[in-house]
Amino acid sequence: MSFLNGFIQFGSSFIISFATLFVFSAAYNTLLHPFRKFPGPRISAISRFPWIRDWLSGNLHRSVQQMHDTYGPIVRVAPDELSFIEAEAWNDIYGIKSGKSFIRDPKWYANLTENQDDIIVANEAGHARFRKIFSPFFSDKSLRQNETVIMKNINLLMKKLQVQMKDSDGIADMVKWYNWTTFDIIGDLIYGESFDCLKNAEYHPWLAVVLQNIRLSSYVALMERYSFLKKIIMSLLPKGLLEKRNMHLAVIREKCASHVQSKVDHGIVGSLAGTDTPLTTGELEANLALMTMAGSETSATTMSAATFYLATNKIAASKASAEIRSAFSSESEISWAEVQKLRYLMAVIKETLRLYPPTPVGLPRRVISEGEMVMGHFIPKDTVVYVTQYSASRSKLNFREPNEFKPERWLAYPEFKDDNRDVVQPFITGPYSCIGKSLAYMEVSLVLAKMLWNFDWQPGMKNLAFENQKVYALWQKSSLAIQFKPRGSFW
Ligand code: HEM
Repeated sequence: MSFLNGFIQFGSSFIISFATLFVFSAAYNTLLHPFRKFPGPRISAISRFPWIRDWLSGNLHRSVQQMHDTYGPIVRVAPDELSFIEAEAWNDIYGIKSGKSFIRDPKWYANLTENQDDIIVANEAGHARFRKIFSPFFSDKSLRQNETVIMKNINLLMKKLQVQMKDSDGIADMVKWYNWTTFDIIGDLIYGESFDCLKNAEYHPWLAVVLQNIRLSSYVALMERYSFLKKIIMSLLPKGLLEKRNMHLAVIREKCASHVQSKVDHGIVGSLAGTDTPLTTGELEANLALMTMAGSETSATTMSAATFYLATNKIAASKASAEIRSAFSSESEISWAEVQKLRYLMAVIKETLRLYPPTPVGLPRRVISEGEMVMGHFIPKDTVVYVTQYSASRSKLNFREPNEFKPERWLAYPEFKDDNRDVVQPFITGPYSCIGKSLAYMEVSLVLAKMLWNFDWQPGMKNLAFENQKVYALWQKSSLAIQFKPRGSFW
């Protein structure tokens, strides 16, 4: 009995302490916090719980968009966190002050490799060192040298799709095919060998793991924030996810080790693995693990989304296909140098990146200096700010018909003259921006050019629900079944 009484007493004191703490912190957040003047839902100003709920349910991009629609261009999405949707905020938050005043929020960015920093989570000096080492591999010169290898994979995609079409009445799940393509390309560029997903027309077991890791990273990010809840969060993890993360690392280790032994001199590994290298083995593994994921998933997302928008927009699809078919007299003329001149195709890609940015939620920056100005507002130390791409793109404050796919807005059409195009920064800006931007443009434009050259797409498919996806930092894409026919066949 005395044990029961003790237990009840302990329980009640715990609840009272917790409730008191909650009331005090809610009062502080509402009345005294430096962010009290910024608009947003009251519950989000008091507590981070709504943010956690939306983050874990994959709906954060939608809920932040609703907040901006309701409260305007600056919103308090959590007690110590502001989201912006104006172009000037990019430079203020991600520009040259990055690294000195703003860092990637360590409470959000999860370390993919245990105890080993990669370019994303490294400190300012570490980041600069990694960036210097890896930048040459993503330069225009290097990409031109690798064009044959990239094209080899894209040509294989075309061939395989032609075969598949015969067997499936022209229907193909393009999410799958594009994932395979970009993964094979990154395999060639990093490890000097393709993963052969296209050849075998199936997921390499590792790719399946990489895709699963996206979901895992959202849980790991929560663990970084609430380390005292680590055990509970771990127990909520979908079964087997952690083992898969370990497998991801094991494959990278095995790939690096086998390259060192065989002294293969192509691919990034060929240049950087071994004894005479500016990186430790751990640093190399961590960065390659990151790039394998960052360099394949995001480009595949862009290809899938562009395909979705073209398949559901008859006029845009026929303009894009007419442009390509009149620019070349044979498929072999299609090259990176030439596709960059296709204005409509480039506008299609930009419009896709606007409506379906591969990193849709805010990439948070924590203030480490005594405070900084963002859009004329003082942002104190240890608070978090970001631009939310999905909300910025879909706001009426920035675009006419924000939810409509209109490549014409990138081509100086007068009806879109007031669009705020500078707010669209899918690769972000500044010293921490995407290292693979040119590679991404190259892959996406060549793939789309060849798809439009080789196939007639069933026009105006209306029943595709591809926009309605969940986001766990990156999009959790469902399948995308598109019907094609070899060029010149009739529907
Ligand atoms: C459409 C495709 C892509 C998009 C939209 C994209 C977007 C981004 C964004 C928004 C960031 C900043 C992340 C942050 O600060 O949290 C980033 C960083 C990065 N991306 Fe990409 N990316 C794409 C393709 C690629 C490709 C093909 C690679 C090749 C490996 C790549 C490698 C990286 C790396 C290594 C970083 C870290 C750069 C640094 O910290 O200096 N990305 N990317």
